[in-house]
This record gives sequence, structure tokens and C-alpha cells, in this order.
Amino acid sequence: MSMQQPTCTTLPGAMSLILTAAVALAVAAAVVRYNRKYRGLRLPPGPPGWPIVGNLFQVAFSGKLFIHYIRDLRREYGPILTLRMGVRTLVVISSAELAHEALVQKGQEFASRPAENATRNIFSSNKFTVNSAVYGAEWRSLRRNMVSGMLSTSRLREFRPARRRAMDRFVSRMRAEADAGDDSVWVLRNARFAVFCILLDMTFGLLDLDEAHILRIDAVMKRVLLATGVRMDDYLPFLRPFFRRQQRRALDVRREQVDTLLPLINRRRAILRDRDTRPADPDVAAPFSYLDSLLDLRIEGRDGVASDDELVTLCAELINGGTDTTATAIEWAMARIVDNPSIQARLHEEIMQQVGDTRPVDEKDTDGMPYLQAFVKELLRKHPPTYFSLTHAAVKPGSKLAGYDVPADANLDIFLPGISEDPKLWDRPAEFDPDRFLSGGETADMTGSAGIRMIPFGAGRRICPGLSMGTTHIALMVARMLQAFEWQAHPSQPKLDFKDKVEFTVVMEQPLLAMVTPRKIFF
Ligand code: HEM
Repeated sequence: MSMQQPTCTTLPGAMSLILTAAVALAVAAAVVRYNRKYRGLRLPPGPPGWPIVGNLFQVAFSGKLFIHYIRDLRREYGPILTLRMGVRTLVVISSAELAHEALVQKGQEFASRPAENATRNIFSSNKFTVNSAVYGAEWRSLRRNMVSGMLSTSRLREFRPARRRAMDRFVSRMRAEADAGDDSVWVLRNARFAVFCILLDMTFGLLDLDEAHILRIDAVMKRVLLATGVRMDDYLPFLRPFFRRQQRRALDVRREQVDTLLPLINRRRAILRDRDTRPADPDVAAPFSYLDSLLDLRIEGRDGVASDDELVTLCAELINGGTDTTATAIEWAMARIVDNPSIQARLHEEIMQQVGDTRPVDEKDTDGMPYLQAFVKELLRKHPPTYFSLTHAAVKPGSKLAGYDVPADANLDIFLPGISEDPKLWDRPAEFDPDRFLSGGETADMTGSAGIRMIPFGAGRRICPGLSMGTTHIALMVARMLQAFEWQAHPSQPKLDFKDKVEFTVVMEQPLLAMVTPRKIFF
């Protein structure tokens, strides 16, 4: 879900003259095309670039992560700026006013997604997913189905048993890891696995997948994320011939993804088919799954139902959308808890008051825990799992932001920390302080509908449909981890370093290893 830095690849040693001439011609044609395309437009300011490549090499060889590069550029050029990355033009906005203009006031104008490269089109079945679809009837049908079929409050409630199961497994896995080692646990890895299990249950409704099988599916999903990462030829398409190997590899990974997920789809189909004659075993099949809602789904403006390949794509979207984002948030959460014993003590005290130690915390309990709710808000303010919302695009030519032109083929990116760390909006924005959200303090409507101050889930028409699920999972996991263990810094990381890096989402540069001491619990 995040912008990644382009990477260079090694070009083959011998290049023919013909190829060189072809590249030179393509380059000249690109200059002419670019000059023609943007003639007469007033783009937002930005660093001067070179012909053809624009700012691409400045970014790629800056020695900084893209998220840090943008933070620095913002200081120089302000909250709206342009970067030319080869054939792509990026308009980056980073203030609450501009996010409001783009996502709310002109929400419909900027509700689309930009064109994608061939590799990503394979994995999105030609933009047949909620997150990649251009703004229109197809997107509306898919999104409506995801929200009502899966992410509504009532549907979310139906999956309480799946969460309960995954949470029990999560706590016992960590206990086993601590017992096997020196009382230490890797937080991100365990959290990621737990969220992945919940989303697999919800997507396919198959409850008897063993751990080895789940890990195999997870490994394939990770390979998909790697295969769809940003490449140099996304920006300089004339380099595509040099990326044939990566393209072939991406096709192999897609085949692997289909071969891994299609058997799960077919098993669920068989369960649904037999259900009338032979009731499904409740330990094997959930009463409902996201896949069920997709099997007969009619999409506006389209004949027939989704093909097997498209079903694989849509199922993968639900799993991917919620896994790394939520797991990343948990890692930052536990780092803050390890770093600050008083936060840990207050959260634990609230859990003891609300639930005690004779039964596990349930998601319903977390609604009645104001300090935990404030902690989750502060977590998503200070450590949004993605620093950029998904890339937006104008629906048609002629759109403007802050008086500047935004071409219809430009990527519109919203840099979220620019808003949640703005000293004009926040008191002591650099400090991690959940108390800011408690009575009489600061407010934060994460949907942005009552004004934009922090929008870790985006805002407007394309706001993340998993907002409730994401926050529910974070609060529940943090509470269960604190109810089961006392957390401390590991001797190898006595003073935690809160530096970030991008790995699909924004994770800790140094993955969190923490010491845990099991607490006395009686269930
Ligand atoms: C802490 C957890 C999460 C965070 C921080 C997060 C963040 C985001 C952000 C920033 C966007 C882009 C919004 C925009 O384009 O303006 C987004 C979109 C999306 N998210 Fe999430 N997300 C989270 C959890 C989830 C979950 C649990 C799911 C589903 C299971 C999900 C599914 C999606 C989908 C399908 C979209 C695309 C929406 C569209 O284009 O209409 N996310 N998310």
C-alpha cells in the first residue's frame, strides 16, 4: 500500500547498436510527448529535473527513503509539490487543507486510480479489485459488496469466533517462543501470523487449515508483494526489455498464487454445494465467508460472474489489505509499551478493572476501555502504517488543487504524516502521548468527516473500508498481549530506536525483539 523507491537492475553487458538507437529514438519521442502534454499547464512547484528522467535519479540516488525524501522536499516546496519520475508525474500533497480539498470538497474529481504497469495488472486482474479499480460502476459494485458482505459492523461481529481462535493461538505461540528461547519474542512476525489467520478464516471460511499450510499460503502472498514492487521501467518504459526476467518471474508467482488459492476456493464451493444435503461441520467450515459473497456477485456493467482467476485476485485483496497494515501497527504499539512502563501499567490496570484475569479480553470489552482507545488513536497518529494513502488520480482532465493544474494522468499522493505531525494542528506533535485524546484534550475523527487532523485510513470516497476491522484488531491484540504478559526491553535493544523503514508498510528499522514474563491468568 505504500510508495516504494525505484531500484536499478543490472543491464546485460553487450548491447547492440540497434537497441541503443531505438532507446535514443524512444527518448527523443518521450521529450516531445512530455512537452506537448503539459504545455500551458501550471503544475505545483518542485525540484528542477533532467530531460526524460525528470527527478527520478535524484530520488533513486538520494540515499534516503522516499518517505524521508518527501519530508525534506516539503520543507523546501511546501504542502503541494510536483516530482517528475520519468513518464510519471507525481503531485504530492501534505496538509489538512489540501487533503480536504482533494478528498472531500473535490472528492469525486480525485476518486480514481492511475494506470498501472503490466505486472500489477496481472495481479489485479486488470484493475478488478476495490483498491485498484478506476472510479465508476465496477468499483462501486465491488466496494459495496466488500463493505456489506464483509466489513459492516454486523458481519464483523459474526467473525468473533475466528478472532477468538486466532488470539488464543497467538498467545500460545508467543508463550512457546518465549519458553523455547530466553523469554524473548519477535513481535511483528507473531502479530502478522495472527492477523493473517483471521483474514484467511474470513475470506475462505475454512477452519481446519493447519499451521504449515497457512505458512505456505503466507509465503506465496509475500512473494506476490515482492513481485509487484516499484521498478525502474515503471517510470522509463523504454527500459522494459531489460526487465523481461522480472516479468517472467512475476508470471510464475501469479501462477503460484492461483495454484495456492484456487484449491481453497474449490473446497469452499464444494462445502456450499453439499450444505443442503449434509450440514457442514462447524469445526471445518464457517457459516459465512467473503468468498461466498463473490461467487454469484453481479457487477454493474458486466456480464456473468467473476472468473476463477478474478476470485483469486479478490480474495487475495482482502487478505493483503488487512495483514501488513495491522501487524505493523502492533509492532509500533508494543515498542511504545516496552519503552514506557507507565503506559503499560495504565493499560494493564484498565484491563484488570474491565475484565480481570479469569477470562480472556473480548473485543466487546475494548470499547469500554478509554485509555486503550486513546492509545490506539495516538498509535495511528504517530505511526500510520502507510505514510502515503493509495495513489489517487483525477477522473478527467482539467482538475485543480490549490489553484495548480493536476493532469489526469498524474499520480496524486497524500503524505499522511504531513497532517498528523503538523504543529499547527497538534500540541507537541513529536511526542507520543495517548492522554492528548482523553477528556477535554484533543479530538480526532479518523474518518476525516468532521474535519481532517489525522487520516491513517485516508478519507472520502476511497477511505479504507477496513477501518473498523483494523482498529478492532489492534485494540484486541494489544489487550490480549498485555493481559497475558508483562513486557520489557530486550538486553540487545535496551534503548529502543524509533527509526522507520519501508517494507510494504512502514515498519521499525530494527525489528522489535521484546522480553515477556507470563502473568498469572486463570483461563
Ligand atoms: C490499521 C489497519 C489499516 C490501515 C492503516 C489502512 C490504511 C488504508 C489506506 C491509507 C487506504 C487508502 C485510502 C485512499 O485511497 O485514500 C486504504 C485503502 C483500502 N484498504 Fe485499508 N487499512 C487498514 C486495514 C485494512 C483492512 C483490515 C482491510 C480489509 C480487510 C483493508 C482494505 C482496504 C481496501 C480494499 C482499500 C481500497 C479502498 C478503495 O480504493 O476504495 N484495509 N487502507
